[in-house]
Amino acid sequence: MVRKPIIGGDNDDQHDVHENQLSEDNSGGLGTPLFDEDGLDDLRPQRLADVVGQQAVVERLQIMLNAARKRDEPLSHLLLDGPPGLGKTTFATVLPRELGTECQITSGPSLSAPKDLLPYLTNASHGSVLFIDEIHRMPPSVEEFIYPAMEDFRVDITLGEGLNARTINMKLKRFTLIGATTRSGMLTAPLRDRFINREHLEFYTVEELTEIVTRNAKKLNVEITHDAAIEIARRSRGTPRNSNSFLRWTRDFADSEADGRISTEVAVEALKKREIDVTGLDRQDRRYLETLIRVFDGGPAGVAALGHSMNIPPDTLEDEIEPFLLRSGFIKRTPRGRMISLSAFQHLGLATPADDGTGQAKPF
Ligand SMILES: Nc1ncnc2c1ncn2[C@@H]1O[C@H](COP(=O)(O)OP(=O)(O)OP(=O)(O)O)[C@@H](O)[C@H]1O
Ligand SMILES: [Mg+2]
Repeated sequence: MVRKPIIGGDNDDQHDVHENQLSEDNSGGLGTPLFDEDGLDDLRPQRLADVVGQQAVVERLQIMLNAARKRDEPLSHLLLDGPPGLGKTTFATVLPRELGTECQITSGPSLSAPKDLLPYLTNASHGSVLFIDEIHRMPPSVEEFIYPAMEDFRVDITLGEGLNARTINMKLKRFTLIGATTRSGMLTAPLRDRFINREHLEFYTVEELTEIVTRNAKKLNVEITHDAAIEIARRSRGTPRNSNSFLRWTRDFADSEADGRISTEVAVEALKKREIDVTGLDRQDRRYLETLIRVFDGGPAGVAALGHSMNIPPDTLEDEIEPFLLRSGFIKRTPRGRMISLSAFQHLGLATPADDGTGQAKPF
């Protein structure tokens, strides 16, 4: 498998690449995947101009970049939040590339104590980017350690113990912290407030995903019709990562089962084989809806109880499954828990409770 550093590459020799980014194990040694789940990173946009959609965010980032360049100053700290696969890592890595600065990458769960963060802070050069993925998972001790680093570009280090303990104050270079989170609600207010810029990434439209599929089919050197690109986009649940993964699968399917070209028919068949339905729900999503209907009589049900029934951590349900179901109107969030909506019954081909008078969902 070809492994590339997330920054750097053929046309990037003018940029420094910090050694933390060069990895053999796809984690920078720090537990953060630098590549997409399929191990290839060659579909990730390299420049802001290559990014499709998120127009308002792109425009604001462009303004920040222009201003930073004009004043020859580092970017202000930036927080990116939004559901998985919408481009947080993409934006976080495009920005240093645009500025031609170094980028170090780590993630909240791998920073268990201030000493884990310290090398990143002391290594950070003027204007460089420190990207902390899953920043909501930093423990409180690390969070407190990072406050003065973000605000005053200094850290307080305690040396020795007990009576001999003394605190030294260390100055840092002016760096830019980019934090990414799927759960901005879990960030403490003091941490959130220290990010001057905050951007929320939204799900993509079918048109935007069609554009991503079309561009990436070119990169993968596979022929695809416009209608086939739309079919893939429609099933991508508003998420470019899904589009990329479906495109790769459809290409495999086309090579194995057809003549290598992706027609509408090939795309539809390929995704059917992968058990993705017309609205993009996969097996897991349908299981969620069915559990809510059959085990909890349509709700309200708490996410912990749902997770328990499905044997999936509640965090995963909240981050990866529920956002799209909520957005599609298949479920509702109420103060008492999750509720199924009528459209979910219709989608799954189940009789609605009102239909048979028993109040229970029943297959047709
Ligand atoms: N705006 C975009 N235009 C084109 N492709 C995109 C865009 N956003 C994301 N992608 C594609 O989707 C893939 C997933 O995006 P990315 O890794 O940036 O998501 P993420 O928000 O960091 O997800 P996670 O929360 O799981 O870390 C990227 O490799 C890239 O190929
Ligand atoms: Mg990411």
